[in-house]
Amino acid sequence: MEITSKESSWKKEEEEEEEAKIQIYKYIFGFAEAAVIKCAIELQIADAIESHGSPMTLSQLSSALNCSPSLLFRILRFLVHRGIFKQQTTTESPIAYSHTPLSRMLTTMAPLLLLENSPTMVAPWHNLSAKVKADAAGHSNLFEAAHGKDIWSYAAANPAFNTLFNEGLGCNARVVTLPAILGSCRDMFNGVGSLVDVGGGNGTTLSLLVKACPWMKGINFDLPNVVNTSQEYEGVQHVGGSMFDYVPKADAAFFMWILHAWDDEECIKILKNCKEAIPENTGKVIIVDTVMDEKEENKMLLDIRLTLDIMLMTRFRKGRERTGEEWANLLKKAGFSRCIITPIVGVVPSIIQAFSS
Ligand SMILES: C[S@@+](CC[C@H](N)C(=O)[O-])C[C@H]1O[C@@H](n2cnc3c(N)ncnc32)[C@H](O)[C@@H]1O
Ligand SMILES: COc1ccc(-c2cc(=O)c3c(O)c(O)c(O)cc3o2)cc1
Repeated sequence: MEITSKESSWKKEEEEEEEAKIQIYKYIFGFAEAAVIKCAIELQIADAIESHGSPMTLSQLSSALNCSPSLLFRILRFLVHRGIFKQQTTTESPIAYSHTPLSRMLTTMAPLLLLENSPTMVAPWHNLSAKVKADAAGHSNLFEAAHGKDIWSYAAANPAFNTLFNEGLGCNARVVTLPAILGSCRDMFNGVGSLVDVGGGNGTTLSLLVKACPWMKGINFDLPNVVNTSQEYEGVQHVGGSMFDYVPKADAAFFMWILHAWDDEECIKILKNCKEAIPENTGKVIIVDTVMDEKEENKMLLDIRLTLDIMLMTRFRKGRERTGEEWANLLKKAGFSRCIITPIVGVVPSIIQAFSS
C-alpha cells in the first residue's frame, strides 16, 4: 500500500506526541537530578571511592559512609544510570562502584554545586515569572524579594553564605576557567607588571595567575567583607573597597564574571574608574565573561550560556549576557578605542581585551 506524504506527516506527529508523553517527565522531575547529586556530595561517595583506591562494593561503601545499604543502592543505581558513577564486576563482588570523570568532578566542583543548590540561591528561581511581569514597570530584584537584601549585602551579613559563595566561585576559577585562560591566552599577561582583579572574590584567581606569571604582582580588589575573610597568598595584596568608587592603580585590570551582573550605565561607571587606574597608553582591561552567540555549534556550551543568562535574572536587577556587538558598544561608550574578543575553545567564557589607545 502506498503511504501519502500527508499520512506520513500524521504518523510523525503521532510519534512526536507519544515521545512528548515521556519527555515531559524530564521537566516534571527536573529538580531530582541536582538533588540526588547534592545527596551524593553530602554523603561523600566520591571521596570514599577515592580514598579506597579501587572499586567499592555496596557493603564496603555503606559501612564507610555509615548509611543504609538499601537506600544507598537506589541512589547509586540512579547515578550509574546517569553515567555519574560506573558499576563493574570485580573478583570480590559482582557489583562494585567506581569513578568516572564526572564523579571526580563531584569532589572538585562540590562548592559551586552546593552553592547553586542551596535554599538561598534556589529561592529566587521560583519567582521568575514575577520578574518577567514586573520588568514592564521597572527592574525588580528577585534575590532581594526573597531575602530582603541584594546578594552582596546578604553575603556581608551572613558569614556562612559569604564563605559558601566565595568558595563556590573560587573552585569554578581553579578547576575550569583559569586552566583554560592560561592554556590559550597566557601571552596577554606578558609585559604586565601589576594586575588588579576587580571583584576578585577570595583571591583564588589572582593566586593562580601570579603563580603562572611570576613577573606579575597581584591586587585583589573586592568588597571589605570578602577580602577581610580571605586567606593570604604570596604575590597578592588584598584591597577592600567598591569598584563604583575607585579601582586601585595597576598596569592592567582584570574582570571575571563581574560586568554581566550590571547594566550598561553601571558598567560604564565601573569601566571609567578602571580607565583612571591604568596607564593611558599602555594599560589594558581584560574581561572574562560570556559572549552570547545563538549560532554556537556546541549545544552544551550554548545551553550553559543561556542558563547563566537566566541565572542573572534571578540574582541581579539588570544583569544579562551580552553579544559581541553589545560588548564592543559598551566598551566604546566607556571610552575605549578598540577591543579584541577571543573565544576560548570548549569553555563558557570568552576573553575581551579593551585598549585606550
Ligand atoms: C560572581 S563573583 C566573581 C568572583 C571572581 N571574579 C570569580 O570569577 O571567581 C562577583 C564578585 O564581585 C564582587 N563585588 C560585588 N560588588 C562589588 C563592588 N561594588 N566592588 C567590588 N567588588 C564587588 C563580589 O563580592 C564577588 O566577589
Ligand atoms: C560552566 O562555567 C561556568 C559556571 C558558572 C559560572 C558563574 C558565573 C557567575 O557570574 C556566577 C555568579 O555571578 C553567581 O552569583 C553565582 O552564584 C554563580 C556564578 O557562576 C560561570 C561559568
